Amino acid sequence: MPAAILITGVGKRVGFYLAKHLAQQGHKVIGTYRSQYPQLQELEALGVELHRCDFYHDAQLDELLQKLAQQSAFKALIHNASDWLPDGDTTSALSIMDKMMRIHVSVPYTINLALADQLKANSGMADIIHITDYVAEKGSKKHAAYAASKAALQNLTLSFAAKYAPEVKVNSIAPALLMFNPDDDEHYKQKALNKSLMTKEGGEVEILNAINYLLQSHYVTGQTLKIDGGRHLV
Ligand SMILES: NC(=O)C1=CN([C@@H]2O[C@H](COP(=O)(O)OP(=O)(O)OC[C@H]3O[C@@H](n4cnc5c(N)ncnc54)[C@H](OP(=O)(O)O)[C@@H]3O)[C@@H](O)[C@H]2O)C=CC1
Ligand SMILES: Nc1nc2c(c(=O)[nH]1)N=C([C@H](O)[C@@H](O)CO)CN2
Repeated sequence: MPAAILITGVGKRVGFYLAKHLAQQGHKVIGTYRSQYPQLQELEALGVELHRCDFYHDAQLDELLQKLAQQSAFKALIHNASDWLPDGDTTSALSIMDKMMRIHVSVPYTINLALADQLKANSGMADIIHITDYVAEKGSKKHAAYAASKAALQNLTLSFAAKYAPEVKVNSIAPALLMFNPDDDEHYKQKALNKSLMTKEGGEVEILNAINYLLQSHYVTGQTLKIDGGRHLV
């Protein structure tokens, strides 16, 4: 059984793109998804093993971990699944922070611990990759809970890099503007584009390129690859 790459959140956008292209590169890909999308059939046709799991539900995460235990080895875990929730009013504050910490911190933490032996069973070095966000270091006025959770995920990179070395490398990829959402209006888009030196969306390919760089490295660990279009200089 070949060592697999686990990618969370493969139903759409970046996660879908990563699962498709890594499968086309010949990797055995296992993907998790929450909502059903017709394009998931495209991943199945490429041999991607799909598991439905809403990470907000304990029972579904437990069931996923039982299924993943059948995989003898993992060459990489890519924690992409994410919920970009804006801060709400005081009535929803605890719920929003709980959800953000759950999806961006507790779930990656739990999966990293559960699959440790299978990462170390990989014939070569293995990788854990946390997809964080530029705002982990800057904060966000409108997505404070989201930003705090991504900062916590970035900190998990440091701990797991020390904990799992030398068999497993652990790194973050911190994007800024990768791709807009369908409901983003022109005013919002122009404002976002003006926040970076490159004044364009990076696109999913930038994350794939960063992942391929990390997968081929034998030395980089505990680092954050900043894919931010120069936003930190604006
Ligand atoms: N797009 C951008 O410009 C930027 C993205 N990033 C980061 O890059 C990564 C990919 O971004 P993008 O593709 O835009 O993200 P999206 O928000 O478009 O997709 C995130 C994926 O995670 C899944 N997900 C959300 N909540 C849960 C849950 N409770 N259980 C299981 N799955 C869940 C979603 O499923 P469902 O379809 O059911 O909602 C979706 O498939 C994310 O980590 C994001 O934070 C960082 C900076 C910029
Ligand atoms: N899970 C998600 N996280 C983020 C998204 C997204 O669509 N889903 N989008 C962004 C934006 O690109 C923001 O960086 C600028 O508009 C950030 N995180």
